[in-house]
Amino acid sequence: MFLRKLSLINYKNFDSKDFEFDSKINCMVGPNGIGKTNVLDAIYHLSFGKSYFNPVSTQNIRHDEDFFVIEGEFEKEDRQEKIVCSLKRGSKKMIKRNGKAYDRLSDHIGLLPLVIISPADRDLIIEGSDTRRKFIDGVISQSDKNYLQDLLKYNKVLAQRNSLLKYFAANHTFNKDTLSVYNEQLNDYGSKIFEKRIGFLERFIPIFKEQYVAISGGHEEVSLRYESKLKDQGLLALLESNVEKDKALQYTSVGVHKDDLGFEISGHPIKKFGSQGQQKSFLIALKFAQFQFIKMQSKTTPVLLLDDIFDKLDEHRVSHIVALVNNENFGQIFISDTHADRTEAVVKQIHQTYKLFRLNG
Ligand SMILES: Nc1ncnc2c1ncn2[C@@H]1O[C@H](COP(=O)(O)OP(=O)(O)OP(=O)(O)O)[C@@H](O)[C@H]1O
Repeated sequence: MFLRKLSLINYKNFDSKDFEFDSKINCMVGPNGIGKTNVLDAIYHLSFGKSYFNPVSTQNIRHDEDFFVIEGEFEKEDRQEKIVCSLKRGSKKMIKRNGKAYDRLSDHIGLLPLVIISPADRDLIIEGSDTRRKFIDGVISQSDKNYLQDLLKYNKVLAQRNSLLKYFAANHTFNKDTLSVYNEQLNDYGSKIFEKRIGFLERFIPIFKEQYVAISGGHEEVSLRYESKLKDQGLLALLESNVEKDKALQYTSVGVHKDDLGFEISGHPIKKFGSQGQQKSFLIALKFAQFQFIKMQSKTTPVLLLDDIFDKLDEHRVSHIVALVNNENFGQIFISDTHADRTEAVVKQIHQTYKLFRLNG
């Protein structure tokens, strides 16, 4: 699968811009703030119906304009897929596939698999557990629609249970039976989510470790661990044994919404003990593993977006990444970098066709 054409109107800093891409490698080069990442984000939009960088969708409309339109023409298994993603201030975002609008944006997820690697991924290491849950949920959801539905239902029941706990506290009352109804529903959805996360990580972790060895040259020991209280006890029992705590806190303190991933290097948290280059290698390995996993599951080679990935990596690691991209049967790749020469030197080592786009205001 590859993106042949992209056309932007009023998207972030672009008023009107058209691209015709190479089916293999495309490099966006130019000075800071010129819009290289914005092009990659527009491509991300076509896959996921949202920005990777700015969750406030209206902020992706060019300043002082009223709407944006992103149009992409993909080639997928000898078929053309024309995707149009548009947003007008005051209206709902719309995604059309070959002229037909989706009823639900979530129906579009998975059609055009894509993996992005960007400096913003650092949030996975430094931010709270919700960013890491979003990561695993995102990978599983791209190939399992039921998982996404269970997750949406779980979150809805969770919000209802939390409102009930607040209601109890505000009215100095308590009703065990009403709470039990929510406990059972949370248990139904939560147990399925837990089992799927376990199954996913059993397959994902070895792929991740393999990728890290390939990038780092094999000198460091890293680990990725699924942390969940459900490993010790079923969710229903957990919810019941934490009722008093939940009443006091006025929210649900146990469940799959508290799961986390532990990232370690040589047995210590990478957040505290990893160098910047090691942290970056860890994140790239995570994303390459995501790429391999999605490719295996969806039988389609995802588009790969590499946003500014060469900074902070020594030349060995850069050449290991190049070797990986050469060997692992990657598909279409987009690279953004401030240094045209560095990018071109790297890209020339990958024996594929490429196009270089110099953005310059
Ligand atoms: N809604 C918007 N309207 C107009 N301009 C915007 C909007 N959102 C972002 N921008 C502009 O986009 C530019 C940033 O673009 P981008 O992040 O793609 O830069 P870049 O070329 O990747 O830079 P760097 O090399 O620093 O990473 C900034 O100048 C910013 O002001």
